[in-house]
Amino acid sequence: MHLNKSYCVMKTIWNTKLYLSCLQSDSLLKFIDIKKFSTNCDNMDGSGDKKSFILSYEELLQAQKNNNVLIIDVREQKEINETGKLPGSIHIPMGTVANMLNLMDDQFKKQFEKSKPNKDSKIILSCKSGMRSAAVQQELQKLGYQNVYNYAGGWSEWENKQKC
Ligand SMILES: O=S(=O)([O-])[S-]
Repeated sequence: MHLNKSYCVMKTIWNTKLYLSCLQSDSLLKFIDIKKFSTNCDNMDGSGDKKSFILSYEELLQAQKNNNVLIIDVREQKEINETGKLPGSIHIPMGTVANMLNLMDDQFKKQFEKSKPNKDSKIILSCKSGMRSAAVQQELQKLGYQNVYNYAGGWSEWENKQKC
């Protein structure tokens, strides 16, 4: 499926109840190419090179050791109850990420025990399989966050890698 068509699907179902139930369906996941849907930007680092905003498992492992990086698990509470959140992450369900980033610095710190990111901070988003995190990535980029990455493998990849 081509990017434009995928994007239409996301737009159509964005912010509706159908959105989450559709995204949980394997058929839709097969239908949408997450890597195409995630954002890559030209020249975002000023070097003229294409910069990828898709994060690999290996890069995630590095980021988990870095206190300056904010990792947000955007899955729903029910999913977190079942699996626990991604290690090193804070949990903010996808529908409330933008609102939480609007909290005052001290409120954010109190609630999440992490410093609130600014527009240049490195933020990594993760969900189950990369779709919802890609949608939140686009939302935050539109709000001016310059350094937002999608861990496209999500919890599914993380869990599988832990078994190896
Ligand atoms: O949205 S999802 O990739 O977590 S199923």
